[in-house]
Amino acid sequence: MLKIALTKGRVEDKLIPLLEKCGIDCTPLINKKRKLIITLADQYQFILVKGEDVCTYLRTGTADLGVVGSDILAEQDALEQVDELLDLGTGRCQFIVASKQGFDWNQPQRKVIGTKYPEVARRYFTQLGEDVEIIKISGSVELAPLTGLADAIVDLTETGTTLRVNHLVVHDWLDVITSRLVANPVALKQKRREIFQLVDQLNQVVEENEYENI
Ligand SMILES: Nc1ncnc2c1ncn2[C@@H]1O[C@H](COP(=O)(O)OP(=O)(O)OP(=O)(O)O)[C@@H](O)[C@H]1O
Ligand SMILES: O=P(O)(O)OC[C@H]1O[C@H](OP(=O)(O)OP(=O)(O)O)[C@H](O)[C@@H]1O
Repeated sequence: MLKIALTKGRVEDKLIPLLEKCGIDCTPLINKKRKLIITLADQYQFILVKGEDVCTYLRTGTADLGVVGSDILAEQDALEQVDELLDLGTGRCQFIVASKQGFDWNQPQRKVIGTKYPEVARRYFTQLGEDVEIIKISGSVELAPLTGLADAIVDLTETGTTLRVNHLVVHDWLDVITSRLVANPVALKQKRREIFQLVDQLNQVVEENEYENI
């Protein structure tokens, strides 16, 4: 049995059609209600976790595989500890730096940045040689410049709706984010055959999806 730490929510929702295309019946996952451990095809045990916890499950050997956004991998600098096996191409969005329209980015004062991703923000401003104050926020990040909590934000955008309706403008576009299949390196050695059977199936579906999107 392969144990897979799956990010619940958006990442999970986008994985289901891929698994179905691999011929894996996802009905128990779709109808799970509040159940947090779901077995599919007598072969895969999905452990439903928050994205921030996926690498903890892998690092401790509690799970063999994980499905997580590359935003979380970037924030946790996690590729030192887990092996990335496949870019699933799903859950596509992008890191942005945004502020209120008219914000003066050349102002001399130390800027305050609100974000769910303090490490990503720190790396970005360090690269620019700019010393900023970073305030960690758990959600509704767009509120920070609107309420005066921060001058600008580092966050994700997908459709652009949240930025638009809150009258924020993009100052810079950073990495594109997609969901990734990652592995615990020990499991990769011990369960190589089972893991690569799933990787090969998913890879074929991902390639078909890419071909359809051309
Ligand atoms: N528009 C988007 N906004 C945020 N994350 C997105 C978006 N599109 C795809 N994603 C991916 O989905 C993941 C977040 O999923 P989701 O929003 O369901 O969980 P969450 O942010 O932890 O939300 P909550 O805290 O409300 O449960 C991100 O890590 C990212 O990889
Ligand atoms: O460009 P859009 O399609 O509007 O998507 C972007 C929004 O979605 C995410 O928030 P989420 O819905 O996860 O809520 P949160 O504020 O609780 O993190 C993200 O932090 C943005 O606020």
